[in-house]
Amino acid sequence: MKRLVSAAIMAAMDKDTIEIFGLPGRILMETAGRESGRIIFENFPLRKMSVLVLCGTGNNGGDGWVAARYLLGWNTDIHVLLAGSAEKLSPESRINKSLYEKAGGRVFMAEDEAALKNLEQKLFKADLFVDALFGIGLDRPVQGFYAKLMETVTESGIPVVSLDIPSGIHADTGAIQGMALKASHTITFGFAKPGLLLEPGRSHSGTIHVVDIGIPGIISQKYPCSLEQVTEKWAAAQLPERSAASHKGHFGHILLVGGAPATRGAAVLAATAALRSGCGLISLAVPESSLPLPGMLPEIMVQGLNGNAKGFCKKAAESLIPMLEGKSLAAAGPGMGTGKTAAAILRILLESSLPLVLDADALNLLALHGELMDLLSRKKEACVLTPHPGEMARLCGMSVQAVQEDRISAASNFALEKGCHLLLKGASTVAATPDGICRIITKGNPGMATGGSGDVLCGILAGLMAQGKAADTAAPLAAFLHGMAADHLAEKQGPQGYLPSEVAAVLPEIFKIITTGSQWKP
Ligand SMILES: NC(=O)C1=CN([C@@H]2O[C@H](COP(=O)(O)OP(=O)(O)OC[C@H]3O[C@@H](n4cnc5c(N)ncnc54)[C@H](O)[C@@H]3O)[C@@H](O)[C@H]2O)[C@H](O)CC1
Ligand SMILES: [K+]
Repeated sequence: MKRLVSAAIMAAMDKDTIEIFGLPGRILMETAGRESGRIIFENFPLRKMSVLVLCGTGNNGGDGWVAARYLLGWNTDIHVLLAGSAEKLSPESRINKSLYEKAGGRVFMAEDEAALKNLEQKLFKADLFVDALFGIGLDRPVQGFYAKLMETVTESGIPVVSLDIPSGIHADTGAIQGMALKASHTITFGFAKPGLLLEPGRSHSGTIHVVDIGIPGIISQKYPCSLEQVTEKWAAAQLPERSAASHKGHFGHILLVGGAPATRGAAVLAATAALRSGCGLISLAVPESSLPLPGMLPEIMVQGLNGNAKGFCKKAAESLIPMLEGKSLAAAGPGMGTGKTAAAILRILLESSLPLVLDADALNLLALHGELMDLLSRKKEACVLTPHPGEMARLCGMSVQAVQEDRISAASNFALEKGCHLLLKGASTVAATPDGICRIITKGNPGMATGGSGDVLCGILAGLMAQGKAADTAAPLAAFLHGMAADHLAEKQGPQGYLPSEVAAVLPEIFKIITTGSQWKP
């Protein structure tokens, strides 16, 4: 896993490093700026380019002055625009502005739109902008003069490299605060911030370079690590072991409930994905009115319960009870329907001693019935919910927009409050645990936005838990494998049009790539 740090904790680490550990802030800034200059120098043909560094008045700007001084020293054609009043310069910025000028650096000043207008001709001769306007100190939406400046930068189409975070992007949520610059590279200090991995922040950040600026372990470890990015190295180490002497009994038996007639394929997709993930056995419980199931694998055992054209009915719930026997866990929801009997079935599963994976209609039933939500909160065994933003909105009683504006808080608050695990699907899936840990999965692509994709993820997750993976590992691992498989197909076949069933089918190849070292890189 790669540690991620919120703006507040990064600022606290910065402060402790200076005040407790005794490393002066100027040294941190000198390191941040020099490393930024080096990375820019290594990634752009600066001999043929003119560079304009846009410095705000805070310490993000300070990093910009230092980077400019080094680039100047490496014979780059460089200017700096101080955007804002010189009176407002932070102490470290003021020092570094004067060092840059002493080294012969050229400065433009603008603190209002009129001054900006007069400079436009000069400014926009640049071939590259370095964005040192705002970093983790951004605390309100960008407007006025800064908005005009950023709008002009964006309209110029000139490439941007952002220091610490693209200006205008919220460090913790990735939301755009008023407006934001779009960078081809972001050079971030200390630790990556979650806002660089969450949309729209992720697509504004470009290639992310994490720079060690000397925050010592004794300071960073003072703060509990609650935010991480899932890495392929971590995933490889988590894959279920399969010893030579193993047999199917070692890899669990899943009970999967769903598949109402109009959506019976969902249950088949989930069951297929569970088998492709390596579970030992899977028993599918569907309404008898859904039989025969399309595309059924002979490996899937299936039981028809009382059902009608809409889904489960009559004695289906009570006839499910004997099927709980001997199972490792139950997964419910894919095409399950939200009728009265489906609710009764979910109640039985929540009251059972089986760990659960709840997806799709099972989540809608939780949102519809408060007493089922109470059963979820009281359940002792692991429960993993896998909502997309719409289902999350219904579960939390929020708007989809509010969920998407702060995905980590939405997922983490629900998981903490209900004592469950939660995978909030979407670009950069968030895996939240009931003890406050959040992992971000950046694998995956828009080609996954198609019916059936969630059913496959549900199956992969159930398959991993059936093999004994604990929920706090199985959830991020399932999302990682699912996204990696989809990326593999997008790379081999094209960015869209591949099918969720094909994502399940390519899982064995993904296991091979991960365990034998990736020959394939997107
Ligand atoms: N993380 C580290 O270890 C280091 C970080 N450094 C750099 O310092 C910035 C954070 O600097 P700070 O002075 O706190 O704030 P910013 O420079 O990000 O913001 C400047 C200033 O702007 C004001 N402001 C906030 N929002 C707005 C707005 N919408 N419009 C106008 N003005 C706004 C606010 O008062 C801010 O203070 C960090 O990102 C790193 O780049 C250290 O230099 C190196 C170590
Ligand atoms: K910035």
